[in-house]
Amino acid sequence: MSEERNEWCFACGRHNPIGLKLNFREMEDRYVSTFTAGPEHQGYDGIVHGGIVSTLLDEITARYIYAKGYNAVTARLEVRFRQPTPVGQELTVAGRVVGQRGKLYEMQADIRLPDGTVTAEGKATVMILED
Ligand SMILES: CCCCCCCC(=O)SCCNC(=O)CCNC(=O)[C@H](O)C(C)(C)COP(=O)(O)OP(=O)(O)OC[C@H]1O[C@@H](n2cnc3c(N)ncnc32)[C@H](O)[C@@H]1OP(=O)(O)O
Repeated sequence: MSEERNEWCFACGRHNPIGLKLNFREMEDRYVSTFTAGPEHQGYDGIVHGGIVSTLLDEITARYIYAKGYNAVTARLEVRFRQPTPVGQELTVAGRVVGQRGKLYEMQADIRLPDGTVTAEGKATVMILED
């Protein structure tokens, strides 16, 4: 997975003109990003499409392991859509490792509104690929 080609990642790539262009920071044991969705990301009026919500949760978990220096892919992702995620508000997306067995990392993630309300939660299994 070349670094240059990864710059086309829909969620984080710098070269992808229609991508989300997420930035990340590590805060203690959590990997964090912020994102404000626009109308181009919605499904129902004013509500972020569930696929974009899932993308945010997918990215924050798998990319955390990638950022640690591994080639990692999402092997499983379960999303709990707790309430509609609104367009036009800054969303904080955070992921953390909750377990590890060999090449498999168990991860949890959530999306929060500025007031701390959780709109969606994810449970992911991320697998490290051999070089
Ligand atoms: C900078 C860019 C950052 C981008 C981040 C993007 C994140 C993503 O979205 S990645 C894209 C989405 N994900 C994918 O495309 C992955 C597609 N799937 C695959 O490639 C494979 O199924 C893969 C690699 C996950 C597993 O391959 P597989 O051949 O099953 O693995 P394998 O080595 O045989 O299995 C190892 C063990 O893990 C277990 N395992 C495999 N998948 C899972 C799973 N989902 N949950 C639990 N255990 C699993 C297997 O059962 C096996 O255990 P055992 O030895 O007991 O049988």
